[in-house]
Amino acid sequence: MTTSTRGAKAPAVLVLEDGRTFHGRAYGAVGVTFGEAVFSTGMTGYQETLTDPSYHRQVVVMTAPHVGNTGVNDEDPESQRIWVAGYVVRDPARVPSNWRSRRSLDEELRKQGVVGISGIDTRALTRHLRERGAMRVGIFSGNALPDAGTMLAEVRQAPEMSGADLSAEVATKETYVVPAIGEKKFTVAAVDLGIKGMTPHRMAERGIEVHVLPATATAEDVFAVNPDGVFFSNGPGDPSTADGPVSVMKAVLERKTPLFGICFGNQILGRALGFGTYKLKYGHRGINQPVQDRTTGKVEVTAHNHGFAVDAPLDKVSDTPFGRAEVSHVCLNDNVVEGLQLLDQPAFSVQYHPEAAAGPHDAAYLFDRFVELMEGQRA
Ligand SMILES: NC(=O)CC[C@H](N)C(=O)O
Repeated sequence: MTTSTRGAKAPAVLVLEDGRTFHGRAYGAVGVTFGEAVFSTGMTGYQETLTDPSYHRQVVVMTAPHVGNTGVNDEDPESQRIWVAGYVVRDPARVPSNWRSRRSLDEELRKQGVVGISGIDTRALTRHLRERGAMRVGIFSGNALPDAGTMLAEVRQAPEMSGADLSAEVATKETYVVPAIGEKKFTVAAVDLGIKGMTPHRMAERGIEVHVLPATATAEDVFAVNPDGVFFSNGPGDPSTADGPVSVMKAVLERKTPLFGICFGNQILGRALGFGTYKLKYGHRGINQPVQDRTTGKVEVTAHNHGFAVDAPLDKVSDTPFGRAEVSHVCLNDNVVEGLQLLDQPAFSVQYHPEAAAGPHDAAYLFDRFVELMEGQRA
């Protein structure tokens, strides 16, 4: 029997900070939530999106019109909980169907208290965000909603993403170890700024024992692991606030320990090298973004989730306090810096997600590059 509950759902309203409003139905928990409205162009992988800690304080709009079709399983989450502040879908699946599915997405959102909205024109909303830029948003659902002026005033009081320092809110409080799969070849200290579960797994698959350290780890904590390599993870918030991790990274660069960074880690490497970071108009989110590896000329289709970017020159080698550096990867949609590499020591980073959870595996070679750097250091 199909259990269509759509008709029974409470009314819901999505209010953008510029006053544009969309009316729909509650999806997931009924209540009120605020965050930065961003859109994701991923056609699949909603569980990985919802549980990616980098989405902390963001309300995610799915451009894919049908969401929830494969339900929710216990294998795909990237962390212990859903991190998005709110969820916006056009047409939720009425009947999830997949051999791994344990419950519906609507149920999971309700269980975790995540307020969402469905039945709105997500295409119009996405176009609006693309034209006007990412902005604050509120979702209000229930049978007794505040008046329009009150809702808008509340949205405008919500905190902005610029200037937000969020890593410590999502990262582990205690160090933990992800063992190497098979023979252990290397030890890596991974600074957790909001790490996704697949990242240490991709390293473990390559014989790396990963010590995941809290976001507040000092350089001494990192070196205490006696690492062959150091990794800086993805994470939420504005990289211009990450002074702590930037100084730890400088200490790692000083020692010339092989270094790899993903996403927030790329922005931190950028800052450690003396480049600035800036907020993109509406960011890159999804699993279908074209990136060129300028070191090989190859184009890869990649997974992204970033709202900020590094401001580094594309067409010249830069002199930095740690030697020469260059932009190794660039996004072919908009020429945004997608990777950095040092030419005089073993350090590199990418702005996108080679761990590919969800996403295509085109960029898996970057974990092999990290291994090669660590091998090179030993030789
Ligand atoms: N996934 C990430 O690490 C995102 C980094 C940063 N919070 C940004 O939005 O650009």
